[in-house]
Amino acid sequence: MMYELVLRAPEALVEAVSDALSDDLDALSVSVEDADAGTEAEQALFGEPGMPAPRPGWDRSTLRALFEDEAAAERAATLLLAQDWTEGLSLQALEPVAEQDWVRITQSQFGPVEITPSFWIVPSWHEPPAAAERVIRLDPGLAFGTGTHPTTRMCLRWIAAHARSWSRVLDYGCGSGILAIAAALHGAAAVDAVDIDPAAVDSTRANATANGVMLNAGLPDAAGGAYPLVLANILATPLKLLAPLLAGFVAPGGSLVLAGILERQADELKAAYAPFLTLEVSDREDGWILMTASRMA
Ligand SMILES: C[S@@+](CC[C@H](N)C(=O)[O-])C[C@H]1O[C@@H](n2cnc3c(N)ncnc32)[C@H](O)[C@@H]1O
Repeated sequence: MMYELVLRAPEALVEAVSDALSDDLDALSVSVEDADAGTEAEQALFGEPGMPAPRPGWDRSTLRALFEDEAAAERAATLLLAQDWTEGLSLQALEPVAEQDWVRITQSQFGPVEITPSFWIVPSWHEPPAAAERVIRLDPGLAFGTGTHPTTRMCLRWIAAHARSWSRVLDYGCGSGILAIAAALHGAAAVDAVDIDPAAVDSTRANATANGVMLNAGLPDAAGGAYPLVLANILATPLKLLAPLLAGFVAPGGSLVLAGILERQADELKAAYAPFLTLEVSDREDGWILMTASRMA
């Protein structure tokens, strides 16, 4: 049975204790909460979308670390509290967590995500909503892209709004393969999905199979030729570096759809793509923007 170790730590210790728990003491997961949450002393930590919060922790934080069994949790507590650098750290609880509950708690955080009233991303432990005509079955996993991030949602909305029988689609930086699968479900005849991370390529293949769609997933050199639709949800810096490559993949009459860009980065992106294509902001959500361009036929 899994055990949860609950510790109270002053701000200065939060990062070092979390690192020690996950790197040296075999914690399966570590979460940090404001120990004063729900009281007048509660503090909010704000960060730019997708960026770490400006401060690593609250004045007093509660750290919750999950362990495989009681012995591992006890060992971690004993070792941590015996260190001379952990003065101020205190043990709040060491208690069993029923595995069933842990799975249920994790699953309950991921419900179906509505992209349009008829297009939904649905975890395997949920039934699709009755109105869903197109559904991607996807569980939170190692690779990014479960439909819960604004950048992914904006790309999915664009695909749904522009659905057509694309002869070829390229998903560059495919992560879980969610955009590639969406393109296949919205009419693409052939889809190439590439990523620099081999784990993402594996995840894309598994998710495509689970959704009954055929994709050609691989490392970036699997992409080639011209595509009527090129999708890339990465981040502003790699998107700027990739400008000649990505623009070069867009077929005459084709579209380029870029995400992973913050509102204030719009001009940098426009400038980087200006020699090839004219980018415009075509959607925005939570500080993120979607930028698109078309190539003349
Ligand atoms: C933000 S995730 C997007 C995943 C998914 N396409 C989505 O929309 O949710 C970005 C992905 O791009 C990949 N990536 C980052 N830099 C890359 C590069 N230079 N070439 C190819 N893939 C890259 C990462 O490994 C990651 O899987």
